[in-house]
Amino acid sequence: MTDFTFRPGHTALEAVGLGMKHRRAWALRDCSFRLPAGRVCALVGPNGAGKTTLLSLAAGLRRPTEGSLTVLGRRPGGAEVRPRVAYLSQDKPLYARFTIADTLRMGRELNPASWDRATAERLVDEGGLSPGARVGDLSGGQRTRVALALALGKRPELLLLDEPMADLDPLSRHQMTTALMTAAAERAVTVVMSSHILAELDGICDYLLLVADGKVRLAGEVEDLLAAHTLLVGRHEQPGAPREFAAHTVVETRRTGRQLTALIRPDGRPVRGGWQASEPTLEELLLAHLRAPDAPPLLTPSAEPRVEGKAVGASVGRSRLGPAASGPYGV
Ligand SMILES: Nc1ncnc2c1ncn2[C@@H]1O[C@H](COP(=O)(O)OP(=O)(O)OP(=O)(O)O)[C@@H](O)[C@H]1O
Repeated sequence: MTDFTFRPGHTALEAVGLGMKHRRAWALRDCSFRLPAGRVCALVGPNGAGKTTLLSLAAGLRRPTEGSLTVLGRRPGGAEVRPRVAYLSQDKPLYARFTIADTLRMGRELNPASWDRATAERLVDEGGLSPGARVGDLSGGQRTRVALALALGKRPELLLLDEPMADLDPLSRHQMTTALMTAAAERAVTVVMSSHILAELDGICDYLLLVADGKVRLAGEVEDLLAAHTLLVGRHEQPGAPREFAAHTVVETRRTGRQLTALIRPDGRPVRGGWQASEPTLEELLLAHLRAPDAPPLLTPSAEPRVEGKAVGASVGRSRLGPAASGPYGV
């Protein structure tokens, strides 16, 4: 994991009671979380969960209907913060009539103080793209590569990526992942990356934000969220959940014949009975929470919003993390 990128005390994103209404329907409601700077954060959730809405609020393209969102401690989209943030939307808007060289020149002219020409040109070059090619003639994946080159060339402090890898081939994904990890490791860039491909996030992201139905369900360090859960497998033939689960928070139970598989948050005591217990993988954790949208939310201490250096307290369910997960979190 990329823990060496963590910058204690700095906050990349902080939402308190954040809500956003599109016409009459709420896309996000009562969202509170904090993303410490220097993290590589996976933004996960089902279709329509509110991921794009959250990213566009962070990019300053929309205004919240209620609550607040700060980006690098400031108002999103403000003059002070705009040069420090790069946003790559799902449709990757670029000028179709520009060549790739024109596009990178525009990146340099818009970001004269920070432009990283070598990184931008290397990303284009790795894709075998000719600088003279017109953007309008590129494939979807090739346009994504140019858009990512533009975003990384800006040398942002915060990179907001909405499904950046969706149309990339496996080699391009690998190259883009390497470029993102290098930026995170060398310059402590905070990355927020939405994706539906859970395997793609494992090993890249050290922080997780799971939203469903416009609400934050899980937020915090991947390691700590995994450690807070236990996957139990055992034989159980009676209807309903086993009695010995009652002392714990049950996220989800599933039955296959006589076998029961459960994801729980243990309350500290070991679970009685002959259950085979293991820590879930990231995919198991996410799938269980996606299947059980009504499970109680969990924020690790570093993900709880703070006001003037103090934890606000859980606007969503207070975490029940064990000693391994309650170490020295950011200020
Ligand atoms: N411009 C809009 N006008 C009206 N409703 C909208 C608009 N944009 C989004 N919504 C609604 O807001 C909710 C959240 O949408 P959003 O695009 O943020 O979800 P998402 O998590 O990014 O979904 P996906 O994974 O499918 O990209 C959805 O119910 C969607 O229908």
